[in-house]
Amino acid sequence: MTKIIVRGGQRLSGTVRVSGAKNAVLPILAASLLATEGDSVIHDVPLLDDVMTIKSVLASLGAQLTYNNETMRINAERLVCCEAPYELVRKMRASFLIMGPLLAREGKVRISLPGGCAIGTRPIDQHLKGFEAMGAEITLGHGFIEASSASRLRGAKIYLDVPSVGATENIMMAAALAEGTTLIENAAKEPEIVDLANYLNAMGAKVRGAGTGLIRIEGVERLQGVAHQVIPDRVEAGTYMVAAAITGGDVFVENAIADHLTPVISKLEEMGVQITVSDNGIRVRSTGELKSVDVKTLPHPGFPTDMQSQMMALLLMSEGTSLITETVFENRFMHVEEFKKMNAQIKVEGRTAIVSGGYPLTGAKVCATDLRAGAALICAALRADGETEVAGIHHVDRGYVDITGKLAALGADIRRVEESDAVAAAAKHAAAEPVAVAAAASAADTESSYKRDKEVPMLKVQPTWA
Ligand SMILES: CC(=O)N[C@H]1[C@@H](OP(=O)(O)OP(=O)(O)OC[C@H]2O[C@@H](n3ccc(=O)[nH]c3=O)[C@H](O)[C@@H]2O)O[C@H](CO)[C@@H](O)[C@@H]1O
Ligand SMILES: C=C(OP(=O)(O)O)C(=O)O
Repeated sequence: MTKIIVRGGQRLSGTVRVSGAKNAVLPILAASLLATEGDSVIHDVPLLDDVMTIKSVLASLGAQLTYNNETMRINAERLVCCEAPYELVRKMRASFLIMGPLLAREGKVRISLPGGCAIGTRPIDQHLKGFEAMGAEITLGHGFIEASSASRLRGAKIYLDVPSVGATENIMMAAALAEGTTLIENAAKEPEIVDLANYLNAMGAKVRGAGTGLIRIEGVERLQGVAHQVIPDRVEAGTYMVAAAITGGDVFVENAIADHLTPVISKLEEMGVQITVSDNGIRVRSTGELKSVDVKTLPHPGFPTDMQSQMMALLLMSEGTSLITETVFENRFMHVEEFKKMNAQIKVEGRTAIVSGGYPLTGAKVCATDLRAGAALICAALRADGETEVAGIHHVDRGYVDITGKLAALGADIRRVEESDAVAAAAKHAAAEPVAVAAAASAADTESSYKRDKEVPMLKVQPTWA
C-alpha cells in the first residue's frame, strides 16, 4: 500500500505553483464530446488519476486523445458507442458528466450510477429531472441509467431543488445543443461553472449568466473544437494556504485566484493569518498562533465543503473552541476519527463538529477516508509531534498533483513510500470496496426515490444500442 510519511515540525517557506483545477477540467473534457468538428486542445490539464479515468472513458466512446506536457488534445468527430464502462464510471463522480453531451449529440446514452468520494448518498435526481424536462426518456435499474430522445432535445425551464454543481454542468452541456432556450434556475455559481460556460461559448455555444443563479442557454446546431486553458485549482490552492498557516510559514501560492478563494481567505484572516493578494498569486504568512473561528460550508460563494477537513486540521491548532457545520454533504466528517488518532479533541453532533483547539497533535498511523480528508491529514501531520503515516493515498492521487514533491520543495519532511505492486494491488482493491458499497448505496437511494416519484419501468436487459 502506498503511504505518505510526514515528520512534523518544519516551517514551510517558498513558492508553490497551483495546477489546473480538477473540478473544472473534468466537465470540460466531458464537454469536448460535443465538438463534432476539429480538435479540442485543453491546456493546464493536471496529471491526476481522475483525469486519466475520464480520458479512458472518452477513449472508450471512440474519441482520439493525446496528453503531453499538461495539454490534452481530443478529437471526438467520430464516436463509436454511447455506453460508458462501469469499471471506469464507478471510480469517480464526474464520469457522469458525459451523460448530457452524449444525450444531446447522439440522442442516447447508457451509464452506470457514478462513484467518487463516499461523503454522502450523492443522488443524481436533479440531473435526470433536467434531462426529462428537455424531452429525454429515462429508465433506471440494476445500477444503470438509460436515456434516449427520439428527436433533438428541446430547451426547458429547469428549477434545481439544490444548486448542484454537477447537475448545472450536465444540463448546461445538454442544453448547448438543444432546440430553443433553456433556463436553469437556482443554478450552482462555482468558478468551475463559469470556466465550463466560457469553454462552451468558445466552441460556439450561447450560454449567459454562468456564475449567477440563473443561467440561460440558447441551443445551437453544432459545436467545434477549440483551445482552452483551465482555471487554477482553488481547493489545491486553499490546501497549500492551510499548510503554510499550520506550520507558521511564509508561502507564496502562485497561480491562485483570490476571487475564487474569498471565504477561505476571510476565515484565515479571522484566525490571524496574514494574506497578501497579488496579480499572480497569494502570499500566506503565519506566526502559528491562531484564533478559533466558526465555519459553515455552503454552496459557492459560501465556504467550500472541499476545504472543510483542511480547515479542521488548522482549527485543531487554534486557541479555543470552533464549530464546523457541514451543510453540503451529510457524511463528510469521516476524517474526525483519523484526527483523533493524532490526539485531536473533536466531538461530532449531527452536522456540527466541535473542535477544541490547543491540544498538541502527535504523529500516528492514519488513513485517508476520501480525497480532502487525505489532504487534511497531511496538513495536520506537518504540525504534529513525530512521524505520521498516511495510508489510503489513492484518494489523494485523484485530486493533488505531486503533493509530496510540492510540500517537500517548501521544506516539509515528507516522503512517499510505494510498496510492491502485488501488495499495492491487493490493498487498492480492498480499499476500493467502501466506495463501491457507498456507490451502490447511492444507486439504491437514487433509484428508489426516483421511482417513487416517476414510476419508471426497469431497464431492459439488452441495451438498445451496441
Ligand atoms: C467533480 C466535482 O466537481 N465535484 C465537486 C462537485 O460535486 P457534485 O457535483 O457531485 O456536487 P453537487 O453540487 O451536485 O452536490 C451538492 C449537494 O446536492 C445534492 N444533490 C446533487 C445532485 C442531485 O441530483 N441531487 C442532490 O440532492 C448532493 O447530494 C449534495 O448534498 O461539487 C461538490 C460541492 O461543491 C464538491 O464537493 C465536489 O468536489
Ligand atoms: C468530493 C470531491 O470530488 P468528487 O466530486 O469527484 O468526488 C472533491 O474534489 O473534494
